[in-house]
Amino acid sequence: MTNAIEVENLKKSFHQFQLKDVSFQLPTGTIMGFVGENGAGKTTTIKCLLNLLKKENGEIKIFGLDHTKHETSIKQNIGVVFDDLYIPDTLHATHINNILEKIYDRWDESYYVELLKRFKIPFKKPVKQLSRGMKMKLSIAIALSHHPKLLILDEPTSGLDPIVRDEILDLFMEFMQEEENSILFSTHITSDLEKIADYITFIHDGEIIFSKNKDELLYDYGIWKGSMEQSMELSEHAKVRMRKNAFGVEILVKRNEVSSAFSLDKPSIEEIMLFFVKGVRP
Ligand SMILES: Nc1ncnc2c1ncn2[C@@H]1O[C@H](COP(=O)(O)OP(=O)(O)OP(=O)(O)O)[C@@H](O)[C@H]1O
Repeated sequence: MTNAIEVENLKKSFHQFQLKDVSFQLPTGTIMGFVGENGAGKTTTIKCLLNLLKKENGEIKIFGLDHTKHETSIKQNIGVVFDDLYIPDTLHATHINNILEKIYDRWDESYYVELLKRFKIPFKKPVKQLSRGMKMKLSIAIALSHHPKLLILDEPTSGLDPIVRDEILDLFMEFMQEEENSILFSTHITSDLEKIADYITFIHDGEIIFSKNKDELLYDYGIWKGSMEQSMELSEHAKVRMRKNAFGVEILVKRNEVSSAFSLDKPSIEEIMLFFVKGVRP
């Protein structure tokens, strides 16, 4: 299987923050959810991928090519959505078409118009008069209209109501009908990922905690609940993270290290994240 994105030992430092040897691969034809709390390093990683920030160390390949040496050709094949629309707010959708058709070799005006109509985005309203949801949809229409092979989305559904979010997720699923297409999707809304992601990469304080197939991830872990005393019966190898609550303890365990005599709850992606961020090593 080829990879749409390969990141190897990526380093980037700011005054009080570092990306520490970030490594992950996004297989072609799949959707990866990139999750982590505020300030974990998601946007910094994405900006390094796009060479909007200069990396200090490491290797980044997109479509198997070095991301700086082949930046121009790579960018013809990437659609990017940030959580805000970074275009002058006096422009309207038609102006944007006139600009982007000169930039992208494969800009498809009729597809852009189709998406604007589908999303009910007015053609002649300046960007500053659009609601947040409309701006986001416009941003997604822009990202898709040159028929990219890779979408890089930084919080594309944040601040949107569930109906708009659902429409947008549907559009991403449509995009994935092409076998060669891939998506890297950073979000706080992990329920969106439960619906559409194939892989989950979790970053915490600049470090990748795991990058795994979603189904394996949800299968590999279980949540055990009981008293501290009862928890002594679990194998030490099984225990990953522990959280105390008013009734006792909750332990994130490796399912294959726990005897079937114990009953385990199925975790959500959000619960797994919370265990890694807030839990302690038992
Ligand atoms: N240009 C910069 N100069 C200094 N520090 C920065 C800069 N950009 C980001 N940071 C810091 O790097 C850390 C990671 O920020 P980043 O935006 O990558 O996080 P994030 O995971 O995308 O968070 P959020 O979910 O809130 O968008 C934060 O502590 C942030 O303050």
